[in-house]
Amino acid sequence: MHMPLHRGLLFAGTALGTYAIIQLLGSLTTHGRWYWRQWCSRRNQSAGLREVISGAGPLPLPFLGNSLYFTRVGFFRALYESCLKRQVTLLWFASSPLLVVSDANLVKQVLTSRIYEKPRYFGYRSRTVKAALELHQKAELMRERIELGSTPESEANVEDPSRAALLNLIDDSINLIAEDTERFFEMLVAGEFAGKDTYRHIQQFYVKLNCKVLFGLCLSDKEAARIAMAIEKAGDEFSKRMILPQRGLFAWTANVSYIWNTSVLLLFGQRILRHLRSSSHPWIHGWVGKVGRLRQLAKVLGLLMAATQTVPIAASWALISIGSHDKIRRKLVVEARRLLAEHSPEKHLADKADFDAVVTSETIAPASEFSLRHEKLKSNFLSDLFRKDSFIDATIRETLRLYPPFPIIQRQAQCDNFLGDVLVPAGAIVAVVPWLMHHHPAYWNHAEVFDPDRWTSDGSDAYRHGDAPSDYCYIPFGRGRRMCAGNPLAMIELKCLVLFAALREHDWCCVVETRGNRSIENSKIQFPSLTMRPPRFSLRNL
Ligand code: HEM
Repeated sequence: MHMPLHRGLLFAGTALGTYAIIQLLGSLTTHGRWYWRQWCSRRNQSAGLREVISGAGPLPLPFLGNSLYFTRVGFFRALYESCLKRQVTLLWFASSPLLVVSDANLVKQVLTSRIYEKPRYFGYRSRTVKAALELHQKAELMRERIELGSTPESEANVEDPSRAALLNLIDDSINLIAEDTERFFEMLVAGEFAGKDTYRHIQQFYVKLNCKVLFGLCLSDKEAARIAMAIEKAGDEFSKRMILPQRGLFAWTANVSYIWNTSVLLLFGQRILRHLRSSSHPWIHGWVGKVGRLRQLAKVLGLLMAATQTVPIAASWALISIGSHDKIRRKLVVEARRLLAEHSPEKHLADKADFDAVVTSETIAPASEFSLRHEKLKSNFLSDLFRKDSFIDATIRETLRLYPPFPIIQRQAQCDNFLGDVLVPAGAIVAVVPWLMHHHPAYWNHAEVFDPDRWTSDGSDAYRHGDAPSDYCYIPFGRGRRMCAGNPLAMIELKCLVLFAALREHDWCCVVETRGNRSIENSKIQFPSLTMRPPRFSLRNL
């Protein structure tokens, strides 16, 4: 039986219209219920709803929420304009409410209190770890319902053996990281990637390095390029869908590429698991835990993405920042040479009389003179790189402050709770945005200026939170129990890169190829995209 065309169209139109009306009504109900609960639960009864909770930008639309506003204005700009005036701001990603917290004390509450847990879709714990945590967690939750307290981070972190497993890995891998980074930087300054997108090559390098370090898996250049591309494309699309979930309804080609890239990653995850079964890389088994195959896959892929979506971004911004600030670059050179000279097995470099000449010499050829391939030099020197008070460390901290690669830290309320005057109903998603906290003019002196010295000034806490008043103003790795597990690994990878950039100082310059050749030295606020991808840049041989 054939249905006439006009009947078919009518049928499709009615179905689509009904769907749209249902969505709209559902969305209106969600909005209405949310505001009604806020209104009923006002702590400060004299305050109107607008004072208690205000949203970002124009009034959110049913079904679309603030998504169009974010897409038009840009996510970080929209946040910057809305959130700095309030402690908690309500955003609507389509019909899903999201509370953004921009006050340091409330950030602490969210990241350390057990009332706020990572949403389920953001990773899970291996069963053994989870069982141990749950018991403790229930007791804590009961206590916190009565009195809002916070769990000291140090206590919280030690209870998780999967984290310890990852930390142990670094000791074993530091030489490998240093050697590979040195070789890669030599290729960078030799102009091997001239005219190409440098960021892409940096990303490929870290995919290769981290697969070796984390899983003991050696990839060819071609494979690394394929995986790096899939990670970047899937990550980009994920960010876009986070802001505008309806994208899937109209961006057909993006859907196809999203499915394709996710499949590439899933297949690669399977390959990692197969490799792990036959390897005796003990730490990774501790990290993954005794879980089903699907969860193993999620865990190794999560680890790969966590490492390779963040370090290349930070590394690229570090090179761009160092390349654009001559004074900082000179200071780094002095520091790097001093460190090496102190550890050098060559008599004349360690000799005090020659020391200043070595440190300040313009003519010295650092690469040949100071290569870390000197075995004796390597071990002592690298352990010194871990030091937290060095200028190299400060430069990386400052880079991560201005350009934090991880855009949104999410938590879910486990029971009704208040953040300041705002009710957070059980199940609501609360977001902490590192970029926002790092650019908050109330917390930082000249927040937009790239100034590593803010981390080295006197005061025991300067290396932890620079010139900001609290640890919770500086959160590139998050804080609390679910803080980034790879923090020390990321720092050592970045330190090695900055070290070689400083030692090869005479060989390279950085050219940022953005529209109009915008200078990165500009201390005016810049609003990056949600992915924090750096502008197109290249290193040139001098
Ligand atoms: C500059 C580089 C990096 C940055 C800025 C960064 C940042 C972050 C942030 C903000 C989180 C979320 C924390 C939270 O929800 O409270 C996180 C989680 C995580 N990161 Fe990193 N990360 C970096 C590098 C790495 C590396 C190299 C690894 C791999 C070893 C890694 C592994 C992880 C893991 C496994 C988690 C999940 C931890 C958990 O759920 O408990 N990260 N990272």
